[in-house]
Formats: sequence, C-alpha cells, structure tokens
Amino acid sequence: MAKKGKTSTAARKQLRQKEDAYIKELETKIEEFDPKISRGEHFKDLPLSHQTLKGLRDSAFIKMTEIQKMSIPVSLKGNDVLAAAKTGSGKTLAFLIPVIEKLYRERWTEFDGLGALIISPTRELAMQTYEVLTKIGRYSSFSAGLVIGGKDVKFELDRISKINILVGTPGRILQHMDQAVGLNTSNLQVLVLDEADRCLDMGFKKTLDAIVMNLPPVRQTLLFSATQSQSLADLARLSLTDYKSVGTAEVKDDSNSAATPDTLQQSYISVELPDKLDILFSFIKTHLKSKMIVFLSSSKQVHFVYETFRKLQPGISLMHLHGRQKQTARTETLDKFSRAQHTCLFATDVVARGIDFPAVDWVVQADCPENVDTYIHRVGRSARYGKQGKSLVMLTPQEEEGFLKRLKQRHIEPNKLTIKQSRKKSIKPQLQSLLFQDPELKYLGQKAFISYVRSIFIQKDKEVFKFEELPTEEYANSLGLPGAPKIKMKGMKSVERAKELKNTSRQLLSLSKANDDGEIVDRSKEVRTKHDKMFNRKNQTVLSEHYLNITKAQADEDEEDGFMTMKRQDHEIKEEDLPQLIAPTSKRALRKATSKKASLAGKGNPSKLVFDEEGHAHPIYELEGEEDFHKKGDAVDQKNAFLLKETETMTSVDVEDKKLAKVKRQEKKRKRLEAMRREAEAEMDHDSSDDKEGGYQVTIGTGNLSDDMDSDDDEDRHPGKRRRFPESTEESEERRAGSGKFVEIEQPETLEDLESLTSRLIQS
Ligand SMILES: Nc1ncnc2c1ncn2[C@@H]1O[C@H](COP(=O)(O)OP(=O)(O)OP(=O)(O)O)[C@@H](O)[C@H]1O
Repeated sequence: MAKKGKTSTAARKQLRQKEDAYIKELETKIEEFDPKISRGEHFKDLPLSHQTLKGLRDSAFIKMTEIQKMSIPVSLKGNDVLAAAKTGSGKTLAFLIPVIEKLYRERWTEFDGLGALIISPTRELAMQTYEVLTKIGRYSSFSAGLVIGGKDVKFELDRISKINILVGTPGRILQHMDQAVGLNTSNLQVLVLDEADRCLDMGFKKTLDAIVMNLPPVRQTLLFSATQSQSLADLARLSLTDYKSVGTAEVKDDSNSAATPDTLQQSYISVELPDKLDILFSFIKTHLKSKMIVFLSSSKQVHFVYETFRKLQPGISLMHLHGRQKQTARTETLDKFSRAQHTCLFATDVVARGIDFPAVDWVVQADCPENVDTYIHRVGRSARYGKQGKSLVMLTPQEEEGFLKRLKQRHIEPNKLTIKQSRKKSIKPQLQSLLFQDPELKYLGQKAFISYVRSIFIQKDKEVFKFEELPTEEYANSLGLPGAPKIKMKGMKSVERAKELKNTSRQLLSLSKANDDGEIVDRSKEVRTKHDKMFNRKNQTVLSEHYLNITKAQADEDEEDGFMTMKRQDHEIKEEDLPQLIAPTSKRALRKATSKKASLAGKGNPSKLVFDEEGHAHPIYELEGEEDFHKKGDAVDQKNAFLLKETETMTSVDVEDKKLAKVKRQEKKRKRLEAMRREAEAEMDHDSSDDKEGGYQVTIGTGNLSDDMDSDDDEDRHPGKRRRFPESTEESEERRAGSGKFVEIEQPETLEDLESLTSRLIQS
C-alpha cells in the first residue's frame, strides 16, 4: 500500500508538472493567436484546453458561429469585452468558454472561492446558462452553482462557499453577498453580464451597483447582448474603460442591416384594440400545427387570456408563463414548452430575452412591445441558430405609424398582413358569457383591463402609445366585461379629478339618472345591448349556460376554417330565439332557484300579517273603529304610550342589530384582509424582471392582521383614503345583479363628495 501511495504521489507530481507545461503552452498559443491569420472555423482551431474541447464535442458544438469566432480569442487574451450579436447567434458559448478556460489556466480549486460570476436578468435565462455550463464544463474540475429567486436560500447558503462559477439573477446574488459568510468574492477573476443592456438598465441599477461594489476592481468583465442601448456612463459603472467592442456596430441603430436574424419572416397587422382577442383567437385556431409564443404586456393579461382561451378550446394545447407564478410552475412550463411540438405559450417578457426554446415557428406579439429592443428580443425566440421562423406583431391604428417608424430606424420593415373584416370571427359573445357565469373570470378580466390600460399610461414613447385615444369602453366589452372598470392613475391631474367631481355634483340634481356607480346616465339615449339585458336578467345561470353552449357550438363548427378565408359568423341571437327558461337541473341551481330570496323576489312587495286566536290573518296595522278607540282612554295618552312602547322595542332591536352588524363587518374585513395578504404575498414573489409595475395606487393594511382588525372599519383610521379591495363573494353577488362594474368607495372629503356618495347609496 505504502509503495502504491508513494508511486501515486510521484505520479501526481509528474502529472502536475505535465499540466503546468500544458497550461504554459496554452498561454503562449493564446498570446500568439491572431484571428486574422488563423481563419479557423472550428473550436478545435482555438487554443482551448482538451477537456473543454471534449465537452464541446460531446455536446455537438463543432463549428463556431460568427460571434464565437470574433469574441472568444479576444476574451481568451484577458480583455474586457463588450459584445453584441443577433438573437440566437450563440452568445452563451461565446462567454462561457473563456470563463472556463480562464479558471482552468489559473488552476482554480474549490479552496479559491468564487472565480467567476455570471449575471442574467431572468431566472429562466440563468437556469439555461447554468445548464449549458454544466454540459460543456463536464470534464473540468471546478464547481458551478445556480442562485435564483424562488429557490431555497438556505440550501444555497450551505453550498455557496464551495462554488467557483456562480450563475444567478441580480437580486438573489446580492442577497447572498449580504448574507453568506462563505461567499468570498475577493478573488473574483471574471464578471459576465448576459443581456447586458437589460442588466444595466434602471430596474437593476441599484442592485447591480451594490453587487459590483463587492467585487475586486481588477478583474475581467464581459458584457453580451443582442441589443446595445447602454451608455458609456453605464460601462464606467462597471470600471470598463479599456474594453474591446465585438459585433456592436452590427446591432446599433445606425448600422445598415437589421438587428434581427435574416431567416426570420416578419409581419404585422393593424387591428383595433377591441378586436385584438378575436384576431388572436382566430390566428391560433388557424395555426394548430405550430409551436408559438404569444407575448402580452402583463402577467394579468397572460392569466386572463390563458384562462378564457382554455375554456374556448381552440384545439391546441395552451400554456402560460409569467413572473407571478411559483418557480416550480415556471420551470415545469419551460420544460414542457421546450419539448412540445405543437403548442401555444402565452407569456410576458420574462421569456423575451435569451431563452433558447427549440423550433419555435411563430412569435406573436399581441401587445405592442415597449420599444424596438424588446421587439428584437421577442422575435428572437424564433429563427435561432440559422433556422427559419416567423413573427407577427399586432399594432392598433394608434400605434401603427409610430412603431413602424421606430422599426424602420433599425432597418426592420415587417410585411403588412390584412384580414378582411368580413372574415374576422368574434369571440366577444363567448367571453361575455364566460365572465357572466364565472365571477373569478370576471375579476381576472377587470385586472387584465386595468393592467393593460396602465401599461399604456406608463409607456415612455408617447408617439407610439396614446393613452388618451384608448377606446376603453369598447376594449372592456371585448374582454367580456359589462363596462370599463374605473382606474385611477398616479399622476393624473388632480384638476381633472376636481372637474370630474364638480360635474358629478351638478348632475346630482337629477338623482334618478345616476346608475349604481354614481354615474349619470341619460337612459333615453342609453343603448341596452343584449349583453346588458343578460346581466340584469334573473335566472342568469341557466341562460348563460345555454348561451355559452350556443356560442361554443358555433366555435366548434368554425374550427376548420382558414384564418384568411373565414366567413363572418353572426353571433347575434335574437331575443325571441332565446329559450323558455326551464327548471335547473343541477342541485345547486335548483336550491338557488327555490330559495326564499328567489321566490320573494318574484312576488312584489310583501305585507306582514298577524294571526288572531281563531287563526284569521290581519294586516299588522289594522284600523280599529273610532268608538273602540275612545273606549281605551284619552287619545294623547294612548299615542304617548304607543310611542314609548315602540321606542323601547326599537332601541332594544337596534342594539341587537348593531352587534350583529359589527360581527358581520369584522368577518367581512377579515376576509378582505386575507385576500389582500394573499395578493401582497403574490406581489412579493413576483420576479423583478417581470412586467413593469408602477403608477398605481394600492392601499393595503398595516401588515399586521391583529392591528388591522382593531378598528371596525378602515375609514375610521384613514379618513379620506381610497379603498380598492378584491371583492368578497357577497359583494360580487351584489355586483352580478347590478351593473357589474368595479366598485370604488371614497370617503367624502367635500360636500360634493358627500352628495356624490349619497346619490350612489340612494340609487343602490
Ligand atoms: N457553435 C455552435 N454550434 C451549434 N449550435 C450552436 C453553436 N452555438 C450556439 N448554438 C446553438 O444555437 C442556439 C442559440 O444559442 P444562444 O442561446 O447562445 O444564442 P444567443 O445569441 O445567446 O441568443 P439570445 O440573444 O436570444 O440570447 C442554441 O440552441 C445553441 O445550442
């Protein structure tokens, strides 16, 4: 054994010497390497270690892409690099190979701590990069780790001190820097920012600056992206002064070529906002043999479109992915979508950048992207690594001119597709029916509406996004909502609000004209659509189910129609065509229909009766004969005695009522706070890379349930504050019977407010 040990020590020493010589040789080769002379096309033509070459070969990476050819030699020489190349052109390997090689040449071991840090703007991209790293680095001896939000921090904490290459999202990396005693960054050799312009933009500014402050100033920094929008000041923040630019001219605004892949067929259609979902649904139904991603502007939009389209069954599997989902669900969807052949994924921009889904046929941008960079990244999910792909962007007439101009500045000129109005199919009646039946869906629809309107409001490019021209009412109807929910944006002029209030108070003169929301409506001019009638109708459940069946049957018939050759289907149903209402078949509906409330509702105003000893019914207040009355004593005394008795009874009943009302109020409030707490938790879980939130007023509790429960009503503690809460079931029932609009209550501050509130209360 001893002899064996001695031999192996000697052998190890020999091996180390051999490796030292090999590394020295590599370093010389790198120094002498001149890409202009070399003209090598393959990875094996580069001065790379044999284990990296083996890892590449095993993963079928043999020939280099342009960006790899241009940037790897420069990065191998230890330069800082600012690199840009079109989407799907192989940037991931372009930065991973130099990172692995650098640590190998430095003879990095687990005892040296963190050697390289790779920052990705989204969890999905970080996971993907980590996967590629473990594939090509499988023959290397150092360790790699992934730290992303939504995972168990403690689990990561235990291992982080031994990690040599760390891949992660900015927030979680900083969290580890703050918490982990084991995370030693003092030796860091390389910092990589993937999707650099996104990492450097305002959303990540603070986090990134804090991370960089923890890193040694002497290091190599590599920045990679498909778009380059950051300023020199941003680069200075990263102490990137003497850097080499690779491929950046190609993707810049003033370049002569488009920043999108040549193999991508790009198109657009002009579509009125209220028709968008119709067009989208028709598009999906006519592309059932495709794999497509549909980008929408917010997670609420994604949620709503996914849930409603799922019920309408277009004939293709549907998936959804956004930053508000739990990480496990996100990962699962990512995996499923990657493996699927024909499917449709509704997503936010959380997957717009960097994600390498195989074989995506179509990228549909149902909502106009915030800028051309986002457009480039979104369409880049298709036509990757030289493959063919198609994209379609839907532009409203308000966005069309402005956005096409922006695209043209970057040499992107998508072809215009036209869809004949007569060939468009409407899903509006189906959506209305669905929302009418399901309060949850209606709530989702309201949230989707609000988030869309808000997303337009907060857009910077006012030449493209024209908030004032939004057809809000028609858009709300197109989502199946009975009316546009009210929204208050931060920054909306208080003057406008004051004007609104003033007008309201003047109009209050005609109290009878105010609707449930306190809005003045001239009913003589009001057009009552079938939809309105349905929402006001009794026995809604029976009717809407029937209505849904009719419209769904139509949808099924249409299934085989071609998108461009579709015949217009008239979904209008004449009032007389509606069926006689029949007894409900389900137990729940039957119970509802035969309930005391329902039966009383059909009988007009009830009158209370009392029964005498013989069992005869009498009205509660029966006029007695004058003679009988006078027999009982003086009229005034009788009146006083009666009033006293009634007052006593009312006082005692009042006390009971108040007690009951208090209990009910507290219960209602507890439910409301719970719902808010759940929503707040979901917000916290929401990845910072997801849709940009902002400009929105939300008031939630103190954060402490018992504190919040102390008073009976929020208004007691926060006079004048706006309340907007998810509704309780009770409330939504009430709304279902009424106009169905989003309910907002404000504490009156002025006399006019009080008048407005009074009118609403009287009306309801
Ligand atoms: N040299 C290569 N040989 C074969 N396939 C490659 C090579 N380099 C990259 N690929 C493949 O090309 C696809 C795109 O690569 P990658 O994801 O790195 O592109 P990207 O430039 O980072 O795109 P994006 O800008 O969208 O992030 C991947 O599927 C990857 O496996």
